Amino acid sequence: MRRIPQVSGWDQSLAFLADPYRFIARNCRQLRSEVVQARLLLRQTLCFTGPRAAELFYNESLFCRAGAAPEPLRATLFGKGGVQGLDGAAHRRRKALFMRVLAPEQVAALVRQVSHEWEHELARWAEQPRVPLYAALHPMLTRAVCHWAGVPLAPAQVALRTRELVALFDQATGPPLSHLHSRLARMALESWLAHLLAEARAGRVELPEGSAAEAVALHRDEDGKVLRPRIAAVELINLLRPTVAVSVFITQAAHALHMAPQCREPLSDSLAGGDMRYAQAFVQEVRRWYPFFPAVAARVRHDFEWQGYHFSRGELALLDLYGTNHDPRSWDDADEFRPQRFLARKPGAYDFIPQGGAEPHAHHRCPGEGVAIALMMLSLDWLLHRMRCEVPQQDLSLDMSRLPALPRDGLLISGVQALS
Ligand code: HEM
Repeated sequence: MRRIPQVSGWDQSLAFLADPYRFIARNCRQLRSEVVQARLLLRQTLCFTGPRAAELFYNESLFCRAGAAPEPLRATLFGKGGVQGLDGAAHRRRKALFMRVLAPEQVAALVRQVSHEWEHELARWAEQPRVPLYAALHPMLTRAVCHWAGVPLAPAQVALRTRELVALFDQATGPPLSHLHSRLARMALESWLAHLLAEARAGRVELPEGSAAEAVALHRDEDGKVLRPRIAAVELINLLRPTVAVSVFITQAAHALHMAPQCREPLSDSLAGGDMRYAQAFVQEVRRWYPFFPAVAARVRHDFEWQGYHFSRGELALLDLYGTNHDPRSWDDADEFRPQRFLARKPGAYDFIPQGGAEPHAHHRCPGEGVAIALMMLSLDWLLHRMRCEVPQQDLSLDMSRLPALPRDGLLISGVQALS
């Protein structure tokens, strides 16, 4: 049996945090293996990269999710008791709720709501000398997704709930004070939504019929029981938080538009002309090229062998999402931003995994890809056809040590003008 190559040094947590997107692929390349062992947060961790490793990782007879995500992420980004930590039949049952709530017609309704918000916000942006696009998207996405989900949100609450939702994905892995803020934000959001769902079940609050909030309130797990209010709140947040996080992809798409001006014309023609193939390809390339989630975590379900290596039950494993999306075995000139690559090929289930791999109904792959893609398309249409703006002098480099990685100045735009 071969020994799994070990990254040198006593603990690699600092090296991982300094370069979270490239850590796994770089070490796998140096050690010439699709899997290496690293000591992260004082735990030996298997680090997998590439399409073959992704296929292995999504084999649920070999890997499970229960207890895989580190506590600091469960207390912030994910929440405890949600779909991310379930396995087998319990997972599929809970996942069906998300697949139902995120069916194409529901996504279309969310897109309409976000479009309405773009219209509303542009008038305000036009009055400001400079608008930080990333931050400016947050309140509009919060308002849109709460309205869409059937979660009542008074105007006076928008700023607070926006800050809390953003803290879950933008501050979870930051320095201690930011992390603490993220923990407190989760507690506040869960209390708010658990109360709302409990009141709705008691008949004291009416949730809109057919809304996501109603679906979560009424959902029954395999045992036939509705979810405990706190867990129901976790699942409702699993719809609100990532929709606000699409601000990351929208900002990255706007960044790409600026950095790759040769894409402007074909993109504009595609969005205007009804042949959406180039626009689709552009959005896919943004999702492939830009860093968002570095990795996902699982645990070895029982002992097995792969490529001459032995894996033991309980070991913690990470699958490299960013590195797999940039793996030269799957992608020519992987580090070049080239939307045309997606005109010539369909993304596979294991080589293109910005939101996870395999299949969303049966596996942990993200159920929100349709939302992310549709909101990126909508926003590109607004940026190209329904408004005018400039990109003033600023630091446009991506901060690769930040999670999620963004242009350092948050992508400032100026001279915003709505086009009628
Ligand atoms: C903003 C862009 C998004 C990114 C980069 C993203 C990324 C991911 C990733 C990497 C996973 C984990 C896959 C795995 O564990 O194998 C995931 C899971 C999930 N995502 Fe997303 N996602 C995004 C948007 C969304 C949206 C818009 C929604 C819902 C409205 C959503 C809901 C979920 C849920 C509920 C899960 C857990 C699925 C499960 O465990 O079965 N995500 N996402």
